[in-house]
Amino acid sequence: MAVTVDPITAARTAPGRVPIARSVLMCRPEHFTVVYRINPWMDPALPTDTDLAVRQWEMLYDTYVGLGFDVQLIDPVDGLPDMVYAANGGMVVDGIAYGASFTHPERQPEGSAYMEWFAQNGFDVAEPENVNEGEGDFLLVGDTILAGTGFRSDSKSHEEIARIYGREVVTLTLVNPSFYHLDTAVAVLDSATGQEHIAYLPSAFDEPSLEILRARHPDAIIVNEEDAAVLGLNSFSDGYNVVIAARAKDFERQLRERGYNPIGVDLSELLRGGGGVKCCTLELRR
Ligand SMILES: CN(C)C(=N)NCCC[C@H](N)C(=O)O
Repeated sequence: MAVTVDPITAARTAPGRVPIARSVLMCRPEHFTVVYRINPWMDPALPTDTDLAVRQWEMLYDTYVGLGFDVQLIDPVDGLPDMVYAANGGMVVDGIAYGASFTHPERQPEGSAYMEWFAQNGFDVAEPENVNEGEGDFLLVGDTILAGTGFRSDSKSHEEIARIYGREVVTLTLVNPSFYHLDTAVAVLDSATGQEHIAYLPSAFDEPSLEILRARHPDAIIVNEEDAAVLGLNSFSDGYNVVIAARAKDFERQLRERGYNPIGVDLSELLRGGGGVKCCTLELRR
């Protein structure tokens, strides 16, 4: 069932919060299953329900279409069950797609599959020299890229994206293996320059990184452990509508208080691979 929200009407109801329709890349989880364990959420001993994963993913797809997003699709590849987590396939800013180079051998073939798609769809592809997992660890906030390290992306990739995009890159170190990508611990709510607004989970970071977050984002929403534990921060915002895990109730309340329109979706089956809303969503910035 599609969720239909008229973005123009919605914006009128929330002064200051302006939705900007996004262009995103997604990958239908036709081959989703959990057959290896590369993060604490995954347990190959438990059976997965691929049809349920597809149905839940379709709710997310329909939600984006209802919000007026341009949703592009990459063909899923048999044998690459994590390909549904499109956010890890690269980072795309200014029409330049910086390819992913995955940490774990199980996911490495995804890098070239995504780079081929970028090249075939009119993006300039920057082949990566360093290990990185795309938007899983890189988040554009205003003109700055927040970049995660500690579990997956090598900090050398942070220098690489600074050169490629000519933007400030701020390194943040993750310390909790359950929050192994930056997009499990930080949500970008408003990425417009001058309006930057984020939410984050303090315990996911080392102390120097926390100081950076506090100094740069004093007005951030602080998300509690309970909501983070359902990957509530792994959300996608157009500046007004914020698509989040339906179970992240306190985050939902805080978003409403701050003038956003939270939209809950249930991706419980995909959570068993260690991913949520944002993981399934790669933003294409032309
Ligand atoms: C929010 N997260 C974590 C992501 N951006 N991606 C999910 C990747 C899941 C995959 N099984 C893995 O462990 O790589």
